[in-house]
Amino acid sequence: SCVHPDRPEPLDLHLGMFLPTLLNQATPEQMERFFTPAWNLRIIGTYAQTEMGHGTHLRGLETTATFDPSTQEFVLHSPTISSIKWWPGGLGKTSNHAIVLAQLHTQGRCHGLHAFIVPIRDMDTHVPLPGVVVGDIGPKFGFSEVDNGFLKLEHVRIPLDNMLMKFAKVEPDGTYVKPPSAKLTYGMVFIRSMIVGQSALALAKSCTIAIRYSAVRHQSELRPGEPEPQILNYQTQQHKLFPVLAAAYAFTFVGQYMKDTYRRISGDIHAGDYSQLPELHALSAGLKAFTTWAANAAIEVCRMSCGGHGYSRSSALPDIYVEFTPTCTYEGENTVMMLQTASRYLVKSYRQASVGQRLQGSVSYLSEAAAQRLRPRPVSGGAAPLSTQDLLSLVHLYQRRAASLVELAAKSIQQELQRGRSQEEAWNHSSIDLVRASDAHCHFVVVKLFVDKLEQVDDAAVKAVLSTLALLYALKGLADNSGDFLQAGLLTVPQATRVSARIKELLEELRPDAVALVDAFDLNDRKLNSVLGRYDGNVYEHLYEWARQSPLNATEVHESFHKYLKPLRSRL
Ligand SMILES: CC/C=C\C/C=C\C/C=C\C/C=C\CCC(=O)SCCNC(=O)CCNC(=O)[C@H](O)C(C)(C)COP(=O)(O)OP(=O)(O)OC[C@H]1O[C@@H](n2cnc3c(N)ncnc32)[C@H](O)[C@@H]1OP(=O)(O)O
Ligand SMILES: Cc1cc2nc3c(=O)[nH]c(=O)nc-3n(C[C@H](O)[C@H](O)[C@H](O)COP(=O)(O)OP(=O)(O)OC[C@H]3O[C@@H](n4cnc5c(N)ncnc54)[C@H](O)[C@@H]3O)c2cc1C
Repeated sequence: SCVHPDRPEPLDLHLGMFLPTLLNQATPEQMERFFTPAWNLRIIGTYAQTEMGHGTHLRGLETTATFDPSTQEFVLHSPTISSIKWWPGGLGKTSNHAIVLAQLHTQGRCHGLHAFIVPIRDMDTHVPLPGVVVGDIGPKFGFSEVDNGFLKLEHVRIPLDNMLMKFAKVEPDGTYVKPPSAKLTYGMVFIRSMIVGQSALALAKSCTIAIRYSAVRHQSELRPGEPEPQILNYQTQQHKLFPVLAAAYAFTFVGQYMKDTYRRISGDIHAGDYSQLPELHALSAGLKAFTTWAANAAIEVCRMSCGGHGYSRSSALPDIYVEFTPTCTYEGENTVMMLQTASRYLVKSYRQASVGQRLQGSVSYLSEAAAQRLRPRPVSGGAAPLSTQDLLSLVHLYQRRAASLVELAAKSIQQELQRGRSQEEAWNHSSIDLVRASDAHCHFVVVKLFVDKLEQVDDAAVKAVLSTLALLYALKGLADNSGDFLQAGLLTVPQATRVSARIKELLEELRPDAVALVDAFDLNDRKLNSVLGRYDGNVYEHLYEWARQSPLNATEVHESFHKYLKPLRSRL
């Protein structure tokens, strides 16, 4: 990032996971011994959890850490080919230490996954240490700046005090001391929370480039005989880009909320109050999946809306996509994260609400829904009147859609059980519904946070344009998921038609402010690194200059002419 901010780099894992994991899981003595040199880059670390055979299924990880009381050491070992650590960023050639997640064995018993600090390269020569086989996993879809690596441990010995022991402990005689909560060793909540903000940034960059370019690009004929219009005047171009713009603002507010929530709850956890950890886990897992899936798709919409030049690396959009898309996989594969939110939080909360429990936090609406189910249904049974102007009523609509889909998933599990399936099979045969429920829950959270944020805006003009964006975000989501709302009896076909009409009006309303709204992200040209997204709009001259700099243009006649073309001609 010294060359260009935001590009992935080999130190990302050191900064983004190695240091935070020490902060969360090291004892004061370990902080002294490891954090200080790591802060000064004497120690450079990575977070080695995933193995060739397992990434999602943590309980299936095979690397072992066996305590040897006779020498007061742990023996770290990769017992199978599938147990080789695979993927950790900066592992291949950069790191000299790794936080290795391994199954802890002591006194003949396995106590599950724990974190161990393992030196892997000599601090001076950087040569791999005895018993350590380490290297790069080879070229990837992107992330070419990062040496994602493999690590094979052959009975490597580390001191007892290299196990991160803030929560769980192993005594010198090998006695295992349980952590106050088994969930504390999972980690990853910090990065998942931060990734929500990364989704917002990726969206802001992409729509800034696409909307600015759409304001300078003139193409085709809108009215015969008139000059070619800005492509931003085409309704289809607005329909592609303005919902992305709205989502960029929505996710910016959600990213701030996620950061604040992480900070608040991790403070409680450090003070010994673990009660909010389930909400933090569910929220960070769900919102990480929801926002990265949405942003991933939206970056491609922005690229394709720029035509051929969008496919050029000069636009920066291919690089934004290639660098962003692994967020749907790493830090918890998105489907699995959505299932976590549904199975470990939403269905559990639904069942608590169904027996009258008053729920708090982001699922409090499930208590309202449970109470609603006990009240007699209105005879009409039809959808409530729909306002395409009133944001609070739209928040309520999203809330009811989420409640309906959580209930549908919970009932599916019940029906599968009644068919005689086992618990595990019943859950697996309901997992499509579970993912839909999580998606709807997260969508409600995003819409609600967007509308809540408007209450904090004092400037009338800013509040008006943000309200238009919030309306567009909510109505576009309603249109895109109209099946859910129709199925839940929350929308009628005439209402869906009105929603589409209102969306068109909002696109027109936003057109005059579109460029100002992306300028407001205040992403300078260096950060955007995009010829199409230049603040001065001077695209064509800089596109030509950018092409002229291409290495292929270093010579007028490329050597390939003499090496291949000319000899080929002579043989024909
Ligand atoms: C500023 C930084 C921003 C970015 C730029 C900088 C740097 C970038 C840095 C990093 C990004 C680059 C690389 C990515 C690094 C990685 O990918 S690290 C590896 C990531 N891997 C995963 O996330 C693994 C995913 N799998 C899992 O988490 C688990 O396998 C599972 C949760 C899916 C299932 O595990 P199980 O043990 O089976 O658990 P369970 O039975 O489902 O649940 C048991 C109870 O535990 C609770 N729980 C589960 N996970 C957590 C958690 N993380 N935190 C808290 N609680 C958790 C769960 O809710 C259950 O609770 P109950 O009360 O219901 O029992
Ligand atoms: C660029 C990049 C950087 C990475 N950096 C690191 C790092 O620094 N440190 C580290 O430890 N790891 C890292 N990883 C690994 C990453 O965390 C894993 O790839 C991720 O956790 C997914 O696990 P997996 O690859 O085993 O996929 P799998 O879990 O095998 O997923 C494959 C498919 O199976 C499905 N699936 C799996 N389990 C279930 C289930 N229970 N229910 C339903 N469907 C399921 C998934 O939805 C997915 O469609 C990185 C990965 C990438 C791409």
